[in-house]
Amino acid sequence: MNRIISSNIGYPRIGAQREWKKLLESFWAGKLPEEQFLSGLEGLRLTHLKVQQKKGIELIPVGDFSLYDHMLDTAAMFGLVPKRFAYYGGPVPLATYYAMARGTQGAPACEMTKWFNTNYHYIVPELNGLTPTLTVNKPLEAYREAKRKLGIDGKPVLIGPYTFLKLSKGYAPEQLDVLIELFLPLYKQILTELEQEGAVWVQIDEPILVTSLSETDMERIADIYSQLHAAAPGLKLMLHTYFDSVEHYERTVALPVQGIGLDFVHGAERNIAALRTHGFPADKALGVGLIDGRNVWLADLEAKLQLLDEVSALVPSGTLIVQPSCSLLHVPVTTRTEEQANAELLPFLAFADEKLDEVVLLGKAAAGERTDAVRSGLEASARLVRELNASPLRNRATVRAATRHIAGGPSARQSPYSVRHILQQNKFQLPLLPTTTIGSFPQTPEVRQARKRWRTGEWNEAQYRTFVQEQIQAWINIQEELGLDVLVHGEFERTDMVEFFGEKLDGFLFTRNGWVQSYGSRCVKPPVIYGDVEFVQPMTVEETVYAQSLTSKPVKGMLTGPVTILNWSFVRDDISREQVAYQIALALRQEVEALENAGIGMIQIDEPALREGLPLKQQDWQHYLDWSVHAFRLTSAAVKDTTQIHTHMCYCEFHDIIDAIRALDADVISIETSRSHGELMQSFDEHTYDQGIGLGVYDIHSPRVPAVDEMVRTIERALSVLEPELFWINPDCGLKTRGVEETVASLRNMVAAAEQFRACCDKA
Ligand SMILES: Nc1nc2c(c(=O)[nH]1)N[C@@H](CNc1ccc(C(=O)N[C@@H](CCC(=O)N[C@@H](CCC(=O)N[C@@H](CCC(=O)O)C(=O)O)C(=O)O)C(=O)O)cc1)CN2
Ligand code: MET
Ligand SMILES: [Zn+2]
Repeated sequence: MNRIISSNIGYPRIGAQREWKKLLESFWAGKLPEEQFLSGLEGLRLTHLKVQQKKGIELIPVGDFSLYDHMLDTAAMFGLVPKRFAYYGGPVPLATYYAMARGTQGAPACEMTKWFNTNYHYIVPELNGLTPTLTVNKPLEAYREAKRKLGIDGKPVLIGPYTFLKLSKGYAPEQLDVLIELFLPLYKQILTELEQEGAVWVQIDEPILVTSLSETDMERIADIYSQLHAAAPGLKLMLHTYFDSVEHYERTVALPVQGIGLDFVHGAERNIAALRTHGFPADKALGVGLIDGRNVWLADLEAKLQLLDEVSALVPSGTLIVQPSCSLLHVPVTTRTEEQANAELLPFLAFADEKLDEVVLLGKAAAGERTDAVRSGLEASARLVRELNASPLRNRATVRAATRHIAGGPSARQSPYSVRHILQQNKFQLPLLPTTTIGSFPQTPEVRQARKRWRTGEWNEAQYRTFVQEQIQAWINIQEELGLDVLVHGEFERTDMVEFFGEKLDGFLFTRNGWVQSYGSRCVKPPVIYGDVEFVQPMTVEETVYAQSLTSKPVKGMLTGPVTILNWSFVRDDISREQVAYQIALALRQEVEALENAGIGMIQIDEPALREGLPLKQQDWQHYLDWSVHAFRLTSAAVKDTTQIHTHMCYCEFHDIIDAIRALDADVISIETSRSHGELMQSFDEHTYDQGIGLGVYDIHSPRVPAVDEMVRTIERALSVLEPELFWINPDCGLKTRGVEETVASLRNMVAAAEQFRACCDKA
């Protein structure tokens, strides 16, 4: 008989009412003194621990809370502060920590990128020859706090050295071994101090183990862990993996640690197959990630228990730790606040708190407990999941037939890009290096308040519409005055680029309070795709046509692409993601047609999440890229040659998917180049990319106003690689998070930078 323990891997930090976000933003705005800010955060942190304690979770993670981001915390703990932030050792001051995250007028922020295949963004550590030191033992502090204040013997959490180094930048691959030697003593010290303090389990996250690693990588990892184990032999090290199956199962489970955490939801088949083939070492605990930490559906606990029994039979006498598949950072906090909004679907949903209840119930059931509560909990979950899958909303014959029809049909533009390019240039007569923006303009408190008034009934539909039109008008004027070449309406009517479409399409449900952290204090409320997706009526035509009526310059229509809507929603898991993507593509294709019929000549279809959906293992890439490119083309390809299709991607590594980017066959793609300083232009060069490229010449995630010179340098770098005729000039993403003044000032500088270039190109 196995010993069963219930555990959690990480708890959302934002708070059930986004208290965390509000504290951070008031502090940044200077409205909250530091002391109150820190005590507010402490209150929240302890509340979260108490919730887990009360639910009966045995291994409660500590140290997963953050002041911004867990990668940034780790970098700060090691004193890895880039030179530009003027740091001289010791614990990193709060102001420096936030300067790294957000930038200051004098020092641009650190780069930010996607955490594996999630919509969570971390701050990329910059090593650049810095020597790491242990400025503070953060897991130890967290452990002490939980013990002293709540009597919780917590499980300190830290990011493992290999994942940390692999996700950092500012070093050459051949320096990795030297770096490991620099970091190992620090990790050893952290662990030794935890051991002395009396910690039992320590969770070391190494999600890098689910990506495609080489033999050399595995040798390094084996060496790292034998050293860490030797440094603190009394600690139980729980090496955690998540988001997919481990790539080198045998070598991973042989590592000298006391526990291995595997994902039994994402990559479950491969992990189970490996377990079946190779068994599991008798001297280790197995962390069984059974409850989906990436989605919001209630689990079928009978089925989960069956899987656990199967696993149990393969791990005859060890300890099984029942837990979510990954940190619950990626799901909202609780469904309790949804009671009024979603009565019908509520029984089928489980957010973080409800998932922890599932973990505890499953743990009890696995330990053989069969009280009435356990029995009815198991039965009810299985029954509800069956009920949901059978619901008519999930099975609309018309949608299924239309999707089949269109997905099998043609998805190519009428003419190749070379032909379209000439036709479009004749039509639009744009200057060299045309300037534009990515779509959204500042969502000011005024805009958000207006929407709130309308939602709560204080304003009627007409009042809200008038308000949105006034915003559009004001910003068309601003754009004309700035001298931008292609204008946008500004997206004032949208809460979020995905949620907005979700609300207008059939098959989606939206939550009232289902917030998830995206980066820093910024949160998203992913819609829930519960049924077959269907177009109802035009979603963007009215605002776009209105904007176009106010100007003689082209106004670019603005849609979110099918793959991004898919990747940024919580998606039903009873049919394939590919099928859902085609359903969304079919619906959006009708929107594209509606825009074109209404006389809109440029349409941008954003796909910022295409890259993040890329599977973590190379062997799975092609299939994903094939269907996601197909979905994009189903959406975009039916237009006339003279209609210009734009797309936009941000904050990701493009190198891996450059062929897919080309295969999208968009006329213009705008990409981020500011925080990564043009590194990625190289990829475009190597692949002789010859379609339009919008250069994201400044970082919109930072409040600082970039100087003309800075942007000129970014443009120069790109132009040294590819022909000037290919380029457009734009910010690296939408401007919704920015203030009005800084936006206007930045855009003015951007237009000036483009003009400076045009003048010198004309001379040449
Ligand atoms: N889904 C998604 N993922 C994405 C992006 C994106 O745009 N969307 N962009 C990239 C970067 N991520 C981002 C994520 C969030 C935000 C962002 O601005 N989020 C807003 C929330 C947006 C929103 O839904 N706002 C609601 C307002 C919700 C609200 O707080 N309302 C107040 C009232 C209004 C107020 O006082 O502010 C209330 O209910 O009390 C609206 O506009 O209507 C925030 O955290 O502040 C920006 C970028 C990558 N991933
Ligand atoms: N059109 C969108 C915007 O400007 C694109 C954002 S990509 C995260 O906000
Ligand atoms: Zn973007």
